[in-house]
Amino acid sequence: MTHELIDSTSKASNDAATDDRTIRRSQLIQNTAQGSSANNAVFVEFHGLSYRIPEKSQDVRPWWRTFQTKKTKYQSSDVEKSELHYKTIIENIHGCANPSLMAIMGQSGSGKTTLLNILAGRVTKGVTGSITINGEKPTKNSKRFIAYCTQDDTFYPLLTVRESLTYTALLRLPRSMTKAEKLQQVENVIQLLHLTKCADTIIGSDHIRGISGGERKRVSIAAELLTDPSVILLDEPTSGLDSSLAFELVKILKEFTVKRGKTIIMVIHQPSSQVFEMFDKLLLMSDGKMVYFGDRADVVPYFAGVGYKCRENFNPADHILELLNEKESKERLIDAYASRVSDDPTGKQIVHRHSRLVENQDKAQIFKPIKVEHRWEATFKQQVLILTHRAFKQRRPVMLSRLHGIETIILTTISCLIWFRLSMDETSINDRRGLIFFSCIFWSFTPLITAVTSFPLDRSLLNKERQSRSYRLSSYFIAKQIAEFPLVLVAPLFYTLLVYWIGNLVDDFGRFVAHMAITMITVLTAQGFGYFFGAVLMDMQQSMTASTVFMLSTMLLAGFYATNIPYWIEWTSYISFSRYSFRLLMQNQFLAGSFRLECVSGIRSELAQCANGADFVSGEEVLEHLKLNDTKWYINLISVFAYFVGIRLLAYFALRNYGKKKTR
Ligand SMILES: Nc1ncnc2c1ncn2[C@@H]1O[C@H](COP(=O)(O)OP(=O)(O)OP(=O)(O)O)[C@@H](O)[C@H]1O
Repeated sequence: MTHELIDSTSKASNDAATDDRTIRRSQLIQNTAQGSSANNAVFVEFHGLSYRIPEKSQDVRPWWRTFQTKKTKYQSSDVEKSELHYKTIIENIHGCANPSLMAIMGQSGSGKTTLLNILAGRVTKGVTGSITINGEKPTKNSKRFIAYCTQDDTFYPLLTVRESLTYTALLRLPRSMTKAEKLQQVENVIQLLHLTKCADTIIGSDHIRGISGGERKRVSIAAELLTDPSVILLDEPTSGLDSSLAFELVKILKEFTVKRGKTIIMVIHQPSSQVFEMFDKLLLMSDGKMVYFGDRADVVPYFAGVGYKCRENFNPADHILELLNEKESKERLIDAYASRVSDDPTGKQIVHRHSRLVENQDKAQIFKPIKVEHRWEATFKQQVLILTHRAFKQRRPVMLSRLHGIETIILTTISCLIWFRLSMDETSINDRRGLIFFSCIFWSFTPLITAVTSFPLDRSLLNKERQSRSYRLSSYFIAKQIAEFPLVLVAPLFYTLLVYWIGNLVDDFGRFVAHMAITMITVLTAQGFGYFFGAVLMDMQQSMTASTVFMLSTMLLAGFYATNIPYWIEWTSYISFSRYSFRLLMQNQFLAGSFRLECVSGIRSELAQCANGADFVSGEEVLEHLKLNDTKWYINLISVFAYFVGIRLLAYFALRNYGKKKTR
């Protein structure tokens, strides 16, 4: 009796809690501000979609034979054709999604993600067939109201959940909304997706501990829901979530379709029967082919018609997947669907039948083309400010890490000790040259290596945000420069400030400022080269290797290690930016008005003035002797500036070119 009482009391309180949650969820969904540029219902139709990729030739040959192959290819186009093989990833896929919840299911490797990538416009090359959005071909602007949550979404790992969502909101929510409204929208989605607990935790990555995998998944969905898109594509949104969270998430999505008229297409693996019941439409695939498209409610009778009746009280989703994982049943189901649409192989008619079967909808409204008011929601200035703030937050802990600080302190200490108060006589020439060369090269290496990782690390995020037209590439590029400028200069400023005075370089404040300025421009030029290699190769390992080879060659050609470079290779030294910086720094020291070094008696001097018995040697003679006065100082200065500006422009165009290739 007591047990029954306790049971019924706890059931009542559970029910009350569930009701509260449901009401709260509904309120939050209603409160989610209108952020989309497209507020009318969106219909996505696709038919006859196929995707094939060229396969590598079976002919395995050493790499040098590829040159031979190219030659023969040009000789005969038949040979070329016969060598190309194609692999079909998906074939004649069709379906349509209206403001409702559509699920795409199939066994692993059946082509679900590929289909979603094509619908999101991420894959275009090798795709045939038709996709329309409200009856029109998708344009670049369509991406603004289509959100896509991929399986492995990327974020800046050092930002917290709230920070990350706030930047997205500020960049992507409409201009008409105030900042306070945008921040409120962030809080709404945080609550809606149960992220309150981890809102102030960093997102993390494979190497940095952050939020859990399930929370990460929800953050990626939150980032998309935040902008109130009209179409939401999700690749396995429930993976990594426990069954109750998965149910809750699909319920939220379903409510978005009902209350906010969103069109949701999601790939899902093994949904529970409760989740399965929430789908409106279902697209089943196997080995890249159609198995079923239609209403979810009709799938069980359809399978029974083919001879695969679902057992009573058995989850239909499990029943379907069991059949798709078995060779015989899978082939039978593919054949059955092919014969069902034998007079309509691309699925055009079936798609039209389904998409126009919408009740209570004004058809003129339905197929209304979608217009966007502004090309970008944030203005250029806002984009630069937001992105600078974000890049600074993300890069500061990396570029000003404790390890980096220790490295700078150790190197500054060693440099101060070995070049402590250099004498003002001819014996200090090599040490002075060494100090200047080391400063020039060391402060080129570090920023180069730091900058080289900058774009490759941002690659996935940049692709994703550019695909959703969050900002201009130029805003991103400028913001990156502004954010990283001060970060990269902190350590060399500290080093130069101490080593210059402790090393007893020319005691003149103007010369000191010039020395500092040239070193800083060299640092920034090296950083520019890092950006350039990163943008051209967009691969961490390749760009690291390329920049190391480049920097070592630059160092060899700068005029420190070799002064008698063979004439036929000498021209290469003009490519080395360190050549100009090194010469300019040396000229700044040795051509200072009153600069001279005492000749030391009793040593065999190589300097003519000292060898001829003079008391002092002029800085100019030292430079002539070291062969570092072969270019006028102002030519060196112009070259240093030209490199500084030129390499950044090249880096920008390389990034642009990469962006174009990605969207092609
Ligand atoms: N660019 C590509 N190059 C080679 N093979 C590819 C390419 N894209 C897709 N594939 C192959 O096509 C098939 C379908 O891949 P896809 O990722 O779409 O499957 P999926 O159904 O989403 O699988 P999963 O459920 O495991 O994520 C796989 O066998 C995959 O290896």
